[in-house]
Amino acid sequence: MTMDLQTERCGVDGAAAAARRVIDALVRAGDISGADMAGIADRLNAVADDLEAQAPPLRDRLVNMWRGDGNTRHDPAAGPENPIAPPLAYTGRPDGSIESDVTLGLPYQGPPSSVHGGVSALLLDHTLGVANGWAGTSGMTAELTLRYHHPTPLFEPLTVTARQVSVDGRKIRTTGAIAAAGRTCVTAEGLFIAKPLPRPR
Ligand SMILES: CCCCCCCCCC(=O)SCCNC(=O)CCNC(=O)[C@H](O)C(C)(C)COP(=O)(O)OP(=O)(O)OC[C@H]1O[C@@H](n2cnc3c(N)ncnc32)[C@H](O)[C@@H]1OP(=O)(O)O
Repeated sequence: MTMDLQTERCGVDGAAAAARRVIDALVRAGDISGADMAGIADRLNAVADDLEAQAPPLRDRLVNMWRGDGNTRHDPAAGPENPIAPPLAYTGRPDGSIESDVTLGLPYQGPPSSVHGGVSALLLDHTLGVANGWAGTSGMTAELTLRYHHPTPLFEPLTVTARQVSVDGRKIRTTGAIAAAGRTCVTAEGLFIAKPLPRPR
């Protein structure tokens, strides 16, 4: 079953997707392209000026970001509204786990042609959190233990998975992994404590 975070190719989702393209293209071009970077900076600053002039009060946007009780759309891992997010789109599997297929490009690079370890940690922390929501008991990350088994490749399809393993009082234990072509690159074990911060209303 597909989870309720599908990207809309309109509104802020469409603009965020365009910003993602810009980020990727900038990192790709660097200073060895023929692009007029000063002119590009002027055009991008003009876009930012327009957005900043029309932004709602911060509190209104925070309430809007946290509307409802389900998954968020603004977070930096799966949020289609957030250009920093790849973004991940999740599917629930019959065994109770969730998974997402994603291919990461140059903005997420750590070692050569490989995903930055901190990016893997971000994607796994969030995916474990979503797995908790999927299972029905959520919490705050108290501990996240990662093991990096093999470099995680850029430019190739990755599968990010997670499942809740146990709930013992307020302690929630959840595991996850990132795999490429069937090979496990990163595994994660998380301890979450059921004490979510209240959503702005
Ligand atoms: C559906 C939406 C999906 C969204 C997914 C989003 C996923 C994103 C997840 C995150 O990134 S959350 C942000 C990163 N995490 C934090 O900022 C958490 C910061 N820490 C805290 O807020 C508190 O320390 C915490 C809520 C984790 C615990 O505070 P409490 O005051 O509730 O804990 P308390 O001291 O009462 O301890 C409760 C139990 O948990 C244990 N515990 C608490 N913190 C621990 C810790 N860090 N490591 C191990 N055990 C810990 C503690 O020992 C105790 O065990 P016992 O009951 O057996 O005595």
